[in-house]
Amino acid sequence: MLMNSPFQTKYINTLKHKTESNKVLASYTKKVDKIDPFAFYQINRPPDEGERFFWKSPDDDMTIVGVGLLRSFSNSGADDRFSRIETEWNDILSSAVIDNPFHVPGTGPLLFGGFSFDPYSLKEEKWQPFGDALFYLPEYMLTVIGDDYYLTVNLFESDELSNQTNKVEKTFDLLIKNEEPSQVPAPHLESREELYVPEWLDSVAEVVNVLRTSEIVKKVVLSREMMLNFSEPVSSEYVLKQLHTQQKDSFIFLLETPDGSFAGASPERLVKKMNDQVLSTSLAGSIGRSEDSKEDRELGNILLNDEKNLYEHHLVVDMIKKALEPYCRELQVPDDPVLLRTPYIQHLYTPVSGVAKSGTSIFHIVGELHPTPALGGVPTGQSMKIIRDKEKMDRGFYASPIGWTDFDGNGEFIVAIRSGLLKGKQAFLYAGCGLVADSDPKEELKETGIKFRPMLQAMGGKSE
Ligand SMILES: C=C(O[C@H]1C=CC=C(C(=O)O)[C@@H]1O)C(=O)O
Ligand SMILES: [Mg+2]
Repeated sequence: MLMNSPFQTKYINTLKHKTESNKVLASYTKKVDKIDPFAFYQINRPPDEGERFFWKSPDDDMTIVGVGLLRSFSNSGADDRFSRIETEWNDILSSAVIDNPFHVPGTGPLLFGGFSFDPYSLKEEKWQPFGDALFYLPEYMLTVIGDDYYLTVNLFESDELSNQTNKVEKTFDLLIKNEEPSQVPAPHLESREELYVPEWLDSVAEVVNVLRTSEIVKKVVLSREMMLNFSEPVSSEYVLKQLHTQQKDSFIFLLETPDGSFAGASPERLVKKMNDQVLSTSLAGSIGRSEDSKEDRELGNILLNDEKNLYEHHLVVDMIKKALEPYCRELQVPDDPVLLRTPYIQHLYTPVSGVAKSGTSIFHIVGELHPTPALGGVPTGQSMKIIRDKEKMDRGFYASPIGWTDFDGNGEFIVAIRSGLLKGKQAFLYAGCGLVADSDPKEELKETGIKFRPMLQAMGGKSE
């Protein structure tokens, strides 16, 4: 039934406009009655896989769902990838006609997407659709903030404005049909394999040795990969729904391409910018959880007082502070971290907030912050070289900035950890850990094992 939604015809008809980048953007935003975000995501499913996205911040603060692709922004290359996306976006906005009386962050024309972790790393075929930057300007977008629902329709202006207005009104009518989300069957997991574990343990030992002897390198985050095989292609809708139900305290994200989807449930914000208010967070240092609440609290206390984890964490706070200083006034950094708990793991957490100096965009901040030592290391340059040398894999979008920015320059980016690439009958999950001189390879293996669990559970895998 859903396969024949009227949107499908429209989607096919509008595909031909996708590459017409020199046209004027027209964007209309309207407040609507309640729409289930999943139903919106599902009903507007393109014929095969398409270019949808889904974003939800913790505690249902904000949900943004984009369907249909008006234009994608992509590039491959190195350090200017942040500013290249920003320039292209600003070009489109400079001539855009925007009808949005609300000016609520996350409504109106908005770009959703992300960057690869490391443009200089070796490239694997499976990440090819994502490149080093991939952003979508959707045709249709639902934004949910509390009890308020906003629909945005974006299109490139045609010569006949009256036709266009009709088209927009009809589209709103089509989109606001409120349907219940349909059930998607669970995928059947045939096998799973943690890749190159003995080699990874050797690499960890080697890196720890460097950290013990080097005067310069203080921290390196090494990650590893798990491969899952299913008996049929995995539905990104299924995984999304599971993550949404199971990981309430995390950011849920999904970026779909015609050749694979990247999804996850990350507890780690890179930066949020609302007007000139900037919030970044340091999340690093980890310990497991216990079903027994007393034991769980004890574990939390151990973490709050553990020197190895405090050092691992402190290096991240320090870097974020230094990176934000040139761009922000009134930086506030608490002296000590607090705990942030998700279902399987607890972390040390320190918020870093400030007021952006004028002319500072969210892309500047993302470019300055990425990679923080929660994903890369200290110092950045050397640790990235060690990661390239020791991991010998393409992280793709894992551990990279993913998020949104709207036409007013507000936005939020997280680091895409607790994540995986869904590709046909396979999925590739990633998990990393911050190594410092005091790290024990076996403990780090265990920690990464816990970090696979949110994705594993969402994909029907047993997570011991
Ligand atoms: C790199 C990951 O986690 C980072 C974020 C929080 C805690 C971390 C840690 O304690 O090692 C990592 O720095 C991951 O989940 O893949
Ligand atoms: Mg750690």
